[in-house]
Amino acid sequence: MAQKTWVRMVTAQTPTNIAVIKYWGKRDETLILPVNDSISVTLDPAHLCTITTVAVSPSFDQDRMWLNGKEISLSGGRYQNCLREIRARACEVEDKEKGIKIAKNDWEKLHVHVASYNNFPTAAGLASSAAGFACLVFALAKLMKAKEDNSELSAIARQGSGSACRSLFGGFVKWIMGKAEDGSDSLAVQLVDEKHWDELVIIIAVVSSRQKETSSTTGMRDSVETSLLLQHRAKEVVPKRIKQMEEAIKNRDFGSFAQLTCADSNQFHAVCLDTCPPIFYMNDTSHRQVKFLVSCQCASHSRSSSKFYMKCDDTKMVAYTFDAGPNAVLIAHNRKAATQLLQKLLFCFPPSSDADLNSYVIGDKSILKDAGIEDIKDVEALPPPPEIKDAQRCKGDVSYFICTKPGRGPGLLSDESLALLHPETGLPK
Ligand SMILES: Nc1ncnc2c1ncn2[C@@H]1O[C@H](COP(=O)(O)OP(=O)(O)OP(=O)(O)O)[C@@H](O)[C@H]1O
Ligand SMILES: C[C@@](O)(CCOP(=O)(O)OP(=O)(O)O)CC(=O)O
Repeated sequence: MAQKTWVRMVTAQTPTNIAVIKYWGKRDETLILPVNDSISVTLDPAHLCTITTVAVSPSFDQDRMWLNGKEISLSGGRYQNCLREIRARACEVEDKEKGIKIAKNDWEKLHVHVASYNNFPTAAGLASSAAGFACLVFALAKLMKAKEDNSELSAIARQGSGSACRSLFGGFVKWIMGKAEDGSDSLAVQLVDEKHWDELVIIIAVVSSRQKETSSTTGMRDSVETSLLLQHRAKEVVPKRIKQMEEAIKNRDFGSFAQLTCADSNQFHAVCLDTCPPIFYMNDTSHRQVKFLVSCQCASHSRSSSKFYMKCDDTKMVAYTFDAGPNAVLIAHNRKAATQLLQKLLFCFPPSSDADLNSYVIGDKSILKDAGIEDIKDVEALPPPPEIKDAQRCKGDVSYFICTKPGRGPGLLSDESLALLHPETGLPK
């Protein structure tokens, strides 16, 4: 190593993802190997993302990390596994201008500093661990000039948090569960990029941004140990659904996509109820939202022989999915459908009296404009959705809405002003 004074830094931005076919259950707790394949859509990092700066310097005397401005411990197994796996793949780095020369073997002796920021609530069921671990692994790989491609990196991010492996790509992503005992074939692949189905609009109703009671890790461990439904789901249901979902995505078949997405979310929450003790991630507001969506899209109910049929209007269909929390993630098939959906949502779930619209609908605000809504008065003047009989207004049930769309995978931020660590000290700015 040339001198003792330099700091080498890399800053990356990584999206979060929402599963449309859920991962729930591990067959190996340490390596984080799942009991079934899963498929997710990556959310636009312009609206929901993690930014992570990683730095290395001979002046650092230990690995340190700051998350959302607070120092956290890196001693946990998940962080240690990611750091170890990336260090094992580090390559020689030379920057003549800064007088930096790091040989492959030097990486084992050098320490790193990590600062990370989530622009959305952490540990509230919005997959912060997914964006967080994907960003950590991606940024470290770039810092250490690792040659692995994003699929190979996904197998490392997986050891931080299972769902993180799917955040290494944009668009629609499949996590292949794999068969190998060492987990080497349990990795993410991109099904299609974000341009393939770019008319989709995603609206997230953030019902509660408080930290949840049962973490995904604990919840799925309990489900694996006690739920028979989980075993049936992993063996019989998901393999068929994965194939159908891949077809629906490939053909941009929104009807099938929505039906599969809603069914899989419902089954995941049924598994949670089938767990001992039962886990309740959805709350009353979540249930009201499902009822609201079903009423909006199902024009009429009719009985035929002993079966009960619901005739759903394809053009009004909205896919819903709930992760390990009460927040609804709604996917509309195009802008027009999303505009109508937002109008109806704002009628049924208006902000509490003191809220301002600017902080009630965040992300891509242009959908509000399309809906002809400029201020709170416009929300108050919205007509009741014609499909819903005696529609109730549940004021204050939703904290805020995020409007977004399918987005791209991780990227490097070259603008040094966006770095979270100081370029000379390597400490948080
Ligand atoms: N930016 C980040 N960088 C590294 N680790 C992070 C980051 N953000 C969150 N984490 C880790 O993820 C943990 C939160 O994960 P958890 O699964 O409880 O919640 P979540 O990912 O927000 O929700 P869910 O996965 O259920 O949708 C944090 O305690 C922290 O260890
Ligand atoms: C409901 C889910 O969001 C579960 C995510 O679980 P995590 O990936 O957070 O769990 P660990 O692997 O234990 O870190 C479904 C999904 O994202 O597929």
